[in-house]
Amino acid sequence: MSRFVHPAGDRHAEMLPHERPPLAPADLNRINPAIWPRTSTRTDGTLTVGGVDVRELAREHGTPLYVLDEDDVRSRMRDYATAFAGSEVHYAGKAFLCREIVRWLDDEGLGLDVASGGELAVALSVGFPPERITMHGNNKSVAELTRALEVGVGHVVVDSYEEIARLGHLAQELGKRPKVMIRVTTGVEAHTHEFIATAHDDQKFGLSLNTGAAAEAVRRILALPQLELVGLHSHIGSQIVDTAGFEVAARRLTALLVQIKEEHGVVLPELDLGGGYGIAYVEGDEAPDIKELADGLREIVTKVCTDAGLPVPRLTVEPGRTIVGPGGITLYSVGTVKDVEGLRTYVSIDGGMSDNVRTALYGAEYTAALVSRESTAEPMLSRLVGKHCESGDIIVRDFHLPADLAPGDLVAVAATGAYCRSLASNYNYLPRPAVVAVSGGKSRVIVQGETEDDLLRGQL
Ligand SMILES: Cc1ncc(COP(=O)(O)O)c(C=O)c1O
Ligand SMILES: N[C@@H](CCCC[NH3+])C(=O)O
Repeated sequence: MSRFVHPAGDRHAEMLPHERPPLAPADLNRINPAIWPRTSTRTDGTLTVGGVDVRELAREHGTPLYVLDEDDVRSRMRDYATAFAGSEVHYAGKAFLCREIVRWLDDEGLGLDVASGGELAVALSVGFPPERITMHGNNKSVAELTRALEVGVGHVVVDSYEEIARLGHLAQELGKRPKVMIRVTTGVEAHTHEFIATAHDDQKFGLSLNTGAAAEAVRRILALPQLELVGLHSHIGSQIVDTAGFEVAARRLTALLVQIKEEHGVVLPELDLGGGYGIAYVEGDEAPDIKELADGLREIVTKVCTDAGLPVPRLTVEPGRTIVGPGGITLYSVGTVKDVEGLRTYVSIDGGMSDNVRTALYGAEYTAALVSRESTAEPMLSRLVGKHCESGDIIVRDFHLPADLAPGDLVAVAATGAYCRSLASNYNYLPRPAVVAVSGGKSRVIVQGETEDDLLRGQL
């Protein structure tokens, strides 16, 4: 039987649900501020986010509904800007990107990472300054690179020898000299789910430090005068809570900077240390402290460079999940409640793996609660499932809801701001839900929900 794996290490993996500590009805009403959006409050069992009662949100916008606490997200952007003052913070748009998020980034003075031409188009469509954009991807097309060069993105992070040649060719053709970084595979073992670990050699991203591919990439880029090699990049994976891996990667990347100076006499002025910092999804999860992380990384890079007589490079970090994840919740309406005698109760909601595939994909864990009324009923062991034709269509695998849960009740899943809407699909022709931003007692749609017309568009 496969083991249920949580990206952050599943502390309940070996524990059967009935072996876990007993819960009281009051436990089900608790809103842990480390997991729910910063402005969440709970009165008489009803959840309010950004000053808006979730029942009102469901009435006005329907369910399923992604709700984003604007103050939470903006405050996290500011926390990063403060912690990494003097460095660059580039939000990783893959976590969740839409025009409104780009406006918030611009307001808060952050940069942006894009991983495709589509993400680039979203940013450019609202006039985000291209020089604050970094272009990523392990297989950027000629069209994507051409657009990036034409608009003048700040950096292109190259990921393969082919890409170096392709970019060199295009830069020459277009008469451009892009700033380039090399994505270095540092060999760090990231403690996270296999699918989102990216620093070991046997995966598709980057050029390996161990095999010498990174050093060869340096030689190839330096041989092309139309490319300006400005730095090195590392991203070791995602949802990582143990900060040791980031520090090892920073040390190895900085050592390569020193080696490049020794071999080529070239001092690269920039280091991009990627993102990947974890957030709390369930009780007991611990998220790294951003300020401590920033101080630790700066200290390592400064020490290695100073010891080697190198100027300290400008640092960039690329957080995604930690900026938008905790401020998002998904609201669902309960449709059916099915008790499977002696096992558990299956609570089916009106969305599922099409709006949150993370449980099916990574065995992710979530916190969820009844949020539309007070209940003093006993906790019942539940599994929150979607409406798709897959038995793996699970949102929350094992948790407790009050035993009087009934169709029409609203259930919210916490910490869904990252990698839920951005990974959403139309499986079974379900329309993707709207995203509403809430702040100061008001809600506004920032991404429209899809309609049946949207689903039929493009069908011949
Ligand atoms: C290159 C790069 N930078 C940044 C990120 C952002 O990661 P996270 O959302 O885990 O902070 C990712 C995704 O893991 C990535 O691939
Ligand atoms: N999609 C992953 C994160 C991938 C990060 C992309 N580099 C998740 O939901 O955890």
